[in-house]
Amino acid sequence: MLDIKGLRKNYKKFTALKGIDLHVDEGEIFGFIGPNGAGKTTTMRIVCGLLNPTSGEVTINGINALSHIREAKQYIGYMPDFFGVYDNLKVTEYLEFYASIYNIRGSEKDKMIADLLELVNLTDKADFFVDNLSRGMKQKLCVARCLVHNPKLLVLDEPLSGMDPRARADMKKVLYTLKDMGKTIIVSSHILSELSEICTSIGIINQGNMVINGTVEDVTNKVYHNKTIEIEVMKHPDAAELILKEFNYVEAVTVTGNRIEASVKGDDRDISHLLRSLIVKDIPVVTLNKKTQNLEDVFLEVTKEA
Ligand SMILES: Nc1ncnc2c1ncn2[C@@H]1O[C@H](COP(=O)(O)OP(=O)(O)OP(=O)(O)O)[C@@H](O)[C@H]1O
Repeated sequence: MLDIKGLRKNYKKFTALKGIDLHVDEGEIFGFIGPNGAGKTTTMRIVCGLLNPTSGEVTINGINALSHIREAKQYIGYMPDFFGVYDNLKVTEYLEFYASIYNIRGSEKDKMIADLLELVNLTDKADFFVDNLSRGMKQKLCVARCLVHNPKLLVLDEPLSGMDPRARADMKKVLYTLKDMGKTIIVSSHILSELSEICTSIGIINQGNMVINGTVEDVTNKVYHNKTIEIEVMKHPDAAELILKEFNYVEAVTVTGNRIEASVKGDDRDISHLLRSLIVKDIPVVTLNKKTQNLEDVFLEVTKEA
């Protein structure tokens, strides 16, 4: 659905993007993550045809989005990272305004607005003034507005920012529904944990470089080549340590009371082999856990200053 190759952007002498490559398949929720100033908004604005790159290629649904901006734009719904001021405009009027831009009128427009408000759970706010909505509601309304022309690709800049946990959960539900409807979604954040559970893949950008991308599992594995396992035994932790150290893919073992932590450079089959070896040698194993690497740690690792 989206292909970006060698994307560069200079703002005068400052290089904000240093050659970004990115591929997002149809139906994905791609989490675009990076610290403040990393280049997320710049990339998103270029993808949406709102900013010209210095060089590089952007292809959307097979269309060269830089030379055919108007054509590409029909496939894109863009939510910026700010919400304007809408004096004396009601929720329905706000969506009617965007519908009129796309020449959607009459009963088709009325049905579309009713459907969109239902989708983002704002039906009961249809007659509210936009400026009186909460921040979370405004952000959901903004997502509804992006959907007016039924785009295939949604580019959402920080849609979860500043929301309380309830509003965030609501927004995540909306994103899941959109995925189920077959939309491809690119969603940015500087808070990895906000996105990790809803994204099918993620990319981490830092100082204008795409540092790493892939599925959450791929990214974790790329950063942490070793897996950490935690084993609890009823007794004989020292014997267990000696057994584990016999394996050349066990790189470090630490024992604290009856708990053993081992760093393993192997796959799940190797871990299962370790467990079997302990049991065969009569070590009373109570539990064995593969420690899940915290994605926040991955983020800090790949964005730390060189
Ligand atoms: N119009 C501009 N002129 C000069 N520099 C700019 C301009 N827009 C952005 N920049 C710089 O480009 C870099 C990337 O900015 P960008 O807004 O793309 O980052 P971001 O990852 O979206 O950050 P944030 O999470 O804070 O929104 C920053 O250093 C920013 O100061």
